[in-house]
Amino acid sequence: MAAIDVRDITQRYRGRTAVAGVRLTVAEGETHGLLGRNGAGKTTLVETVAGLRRPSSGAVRVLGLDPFTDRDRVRSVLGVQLQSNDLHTALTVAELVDLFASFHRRPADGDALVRAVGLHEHRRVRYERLSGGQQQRLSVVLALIGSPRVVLLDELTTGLDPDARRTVWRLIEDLRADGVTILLISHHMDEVHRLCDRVTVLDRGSVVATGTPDSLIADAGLGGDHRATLEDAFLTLTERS
Ligand SMILES: Nc1ncnc2c1ncn2[C@@H]1O[C@H](COP(=O)(O)OP(=O)(O)OP(=O)(O)O)[C@@H](O)[C@H]1O
Repeated sequence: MAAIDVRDITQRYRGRTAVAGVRLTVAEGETHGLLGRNGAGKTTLVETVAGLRRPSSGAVRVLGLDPFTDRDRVRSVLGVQLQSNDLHTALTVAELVDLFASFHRRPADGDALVRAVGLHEHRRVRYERLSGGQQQRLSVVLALIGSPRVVLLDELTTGLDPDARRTVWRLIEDLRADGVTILLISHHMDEVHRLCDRVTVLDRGSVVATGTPDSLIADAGLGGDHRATLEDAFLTLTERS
């Protein structure tokens, strides 16, 4: 059984098609990158996988469950980190971690996660007083606090300094080593090449390529150029004529 099975999803916003007939499967334990230009439909797709949007047509399964109709069971296996966090709150880092942990039957070790993203010294700081990058790091902790088997991460390292980026990468590598399935949206091609087993490229709501990072480089006709990067392949696959 695939950990994430997206079957011909179409998503429309008031008549405008944001995602058009997308198929995507992510195997258990796989780290899968989702690439696409701004507005390609990545967040819409991830929100649909998270059960936050009902697809206009098609179906989604997460470990065999429908995330829209089976929310409670999906919540116990799925961790979600979205681009926008609207936690305008006076709660501290430690209080938020404890609060989110209380939503789960088998929470992870919150202290260890806070330490892993380098927020330990900020445990007593209110969320609203954290910098943007620190808030972002906390959102990763909150996505992982339920010990999820499947994790959706939307631009998790955007806004992080280079050191914090590497810290979060190590966390992702640890999750991967533990067999957690990860769907990772990113505009950072170095990050995707390093972390992902396979990649799907979306363009204007449709899948234009799926494969390993190296196979995408080869399929873009750049295999003969040993300096060609995933970014070169991405630009070739999504170029506008
Ligand atoms: N709530 C909404 N109502 C109407 N249109 C929307 C809504 N959310 C997104 N869209 C449109 O759907 C399309 C896909 O948007 P989406 O946010 O999924 O793209 P994205 O690939 O995540 O982009 P980015 O890289 O900028 O985050 C865009 O044309 C966007 O304008």
